[in-house]
Amino acid sequence: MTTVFVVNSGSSSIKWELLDAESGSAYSGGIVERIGEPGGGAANHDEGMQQILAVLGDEHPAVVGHRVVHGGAEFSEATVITDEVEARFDELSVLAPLHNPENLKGIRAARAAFADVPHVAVFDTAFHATLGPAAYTYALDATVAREHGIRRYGFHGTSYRYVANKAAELLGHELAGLKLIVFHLGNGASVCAIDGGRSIDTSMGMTPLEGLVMGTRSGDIDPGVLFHLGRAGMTLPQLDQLLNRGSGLLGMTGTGDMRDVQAAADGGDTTAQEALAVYFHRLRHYLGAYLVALGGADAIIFTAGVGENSPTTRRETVSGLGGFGIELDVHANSRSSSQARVISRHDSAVKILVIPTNEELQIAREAVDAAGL
Ligand SMILES: Nc1ncnc2c1ncn2[C@@H]1O[C@H](COP(=O)(O)OP(=O)(O)O)[C@@H](O)[C@H]1O
Ligand SMILES: CC(=O)OP(=O)(O)O
Ligand SMILES: [Mg+2]
Repeated sequence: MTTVFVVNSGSSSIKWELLDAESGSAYSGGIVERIGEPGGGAANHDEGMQQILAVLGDEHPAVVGHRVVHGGAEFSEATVITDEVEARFDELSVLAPLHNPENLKGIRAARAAFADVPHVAVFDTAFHATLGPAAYTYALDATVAREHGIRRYGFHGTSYRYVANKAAELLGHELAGLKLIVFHLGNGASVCAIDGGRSIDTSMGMTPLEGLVMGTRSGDIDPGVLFHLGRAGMTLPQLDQLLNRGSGLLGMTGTGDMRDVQAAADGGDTTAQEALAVYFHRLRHYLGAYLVALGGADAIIFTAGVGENSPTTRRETVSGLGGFGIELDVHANSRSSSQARVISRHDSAVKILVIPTNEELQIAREAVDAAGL
């Protein structure tokens, strides 16, 4: 038994779990929310971490695993955190301003609290280290791109690694022989084409802003829009705020929560209906692209908050694709469950799966391995 303390320190919350890396069973866990807000769970990340430590009491983990969103080109696998490594994260914050600075606060507080055990960083970007140059290169001036480290990285890799292995189990095949398209649809959302366990393309890019429509992020837009708004007087911080926090479902409808948008659409709200149409259109765009990138798929997989719980989203993504061997079982799709399951018809050439992700367990396993325990 190896007890691991997993910390996912985000912009306004710290999610944590204490679990056994071998069995996967969680002993305890929780979330300190709305950090820094009036009436929130804590004044700052340090205070939040102190609260969590108080809940942990006498528990003493063998290793601490930290989610770090951006590992840049340098970190392609889980890494034991030293002072030097921590200093490098500071520099990477520029690449993921929404995520990395908060990850780092969690690391600092936890390293101070558990000074005598190894701390391991597990990166969202690491799974995509297998992307080839054609997939990761932006067609920019090569000198500018090199000088500023501009390329695509991809995110949600910890979730993709976990889900891909689960899919292989569920399908009863070796991962090495499978072509998978995985939709990770949470607040942040992306999709990944996985060939034999290797990421060959993914919708997020240099930052977690590219690709799908998200809760508050626009995903793909014509970069010319930014020049247009800049000429109209918007500043860089305003544009950043607009695309990262004020767009997506929130920007189009006033709420970034898929449950609320669906409820409004079901109630006849045309703004919500149109926003969902945009969201689904983008999902289908990437489904088509990745079917071709892989040369066909063995399975299409849905995971994270929306992917696991929204039958409408799954149906809208794959409907009308019988000609591609993609046949949803509408009854299986509608049934709610927290289990990994098949939701395609028996005669569907391409299997459709729902697999609840477990980033905490994946982080715990990788932390144990990297620490050599
Ligand atoms: N039953 C449901 N139907 C539709 N959407 C849901 C349902 N349950 C959760 N969601 C959506 O899942 C999203 C949050 O996903 P989650 O993976 O928890 O996000 P994150 O970890 O990125 O914060 C929210 O948009 C939420 O509305
Ligand atoms: C990378 C990313 O978008 O993460 P999250 O979904 O947690 O915002
Ligand atoms: Mg998530």
